[in-house]
Amino acid sequence: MSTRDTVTVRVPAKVNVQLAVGAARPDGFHDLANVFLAVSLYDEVTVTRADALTVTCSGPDAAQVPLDRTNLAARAAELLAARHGLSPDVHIHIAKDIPVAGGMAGGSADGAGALLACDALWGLGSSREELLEICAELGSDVPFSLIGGAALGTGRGEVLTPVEAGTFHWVFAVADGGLSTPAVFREFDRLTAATAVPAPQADPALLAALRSGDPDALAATLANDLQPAALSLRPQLADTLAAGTGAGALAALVSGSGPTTAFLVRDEETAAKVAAALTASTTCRTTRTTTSPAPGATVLAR
Ligand SMILES: C[C@](O)(CO)[C@H](O)COP(=O)(O)OP(=O)(O)OC[C@H]1O[C@@H](n2ccc(N)nc2=O)[C@H](O)[C@@H]1O
Ligand SMILES: Nc1ncnc2c1ncn2[C@@H]1O[C@H](COP(=O)(O)OP(=O)(O)OP(=O)(O)O)[C@@H](O)[C@H]1O
Repeated sequence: MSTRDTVTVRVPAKVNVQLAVGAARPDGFHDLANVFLAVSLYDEVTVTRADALTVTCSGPDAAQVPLDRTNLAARAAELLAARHGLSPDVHIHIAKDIPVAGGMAGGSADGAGALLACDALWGLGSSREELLEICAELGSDVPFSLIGGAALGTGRGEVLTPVEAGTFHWVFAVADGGLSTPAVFREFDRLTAATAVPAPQADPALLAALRSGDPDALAATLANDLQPAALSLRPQLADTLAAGTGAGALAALVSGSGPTTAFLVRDEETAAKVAAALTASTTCRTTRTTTSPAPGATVLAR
């Protein structure tokens, strides 16, 4: 067993540079061709030995984070402990920087982070495959939060194939209030009810653009099938998208299920300009500038 009493793991947010969505499956999920990119915006999850499983959270969005057993970090600790016949008695603290219910996989990041942190705290040495299996049980986005970088997700997004990616610069506009992921998928179903939804396919031109690190090529291929659904539920997001492209972003899209919007920019200077214009437009709550790809869940040496 490990002799450490506390372990901190840093976990990145994500943006989906391609999100191709198929028809609803009998189990209610949708098959995806989901090209994930981890960005340099992180939560930190600290686990400490304790007498009971408890969760606390700090950061500007902390009040919106559940502190009971529905928190994905608590569920991760419980699943890992149950597999090994251990009690999940840890205090989990989440230092939250990823917007809550923003389409950037914040809860998923905390699930993956708590899993890796508990594995280290309890000295289990689980293989990556074992951890990925638990991640998939926790949610469709959780496996990617563990591996980070860039990857194609198929199935409901949990079957991952890492892909190569050069460096890109992004600005994110964080909206007031969140959007529920199931509600956005339901709206997708409503909007596509009269059409034959094709099987989702990864776009080879987008994968080549990612590899090349050419922002113009990536800008021309960004695509999110959930964007019409997110815009239908939150029409004001169109104003945010227009404010960012008007200020010099190469392309703009809704991040995953939204309502965070993502702006691909050429370089750091343009990022600062676009972020300032978005703030001045008053069409968002706050902005964040990031780069990609970012590493996956990482134990911090402390
Ligand atoms: C929109 C994305 O963030 C893109 O990466 C993900 O597809 C959502 O992943 P997530 O938040 O981890 O979602 P889960 O916790 O697995 O599922 C929440 C709900 O979203 C819907 N859902 C999710 C993933 C998927 N492939 N099809 C779906 O229809 C289902 O209604 C599901 O009940
Ligand atoms: N650790 C957590 N942090 C934030 N929300 C959590 C957490 N655990 C559970 N939740 C619940 O999950 C809901 C969605 O939050 P989250 O921040 O993961 O959304 P999201 O970023 O849109 O997710 P995704 O991009 O994976 O669809 C929250 O409203 C909250 O009720």
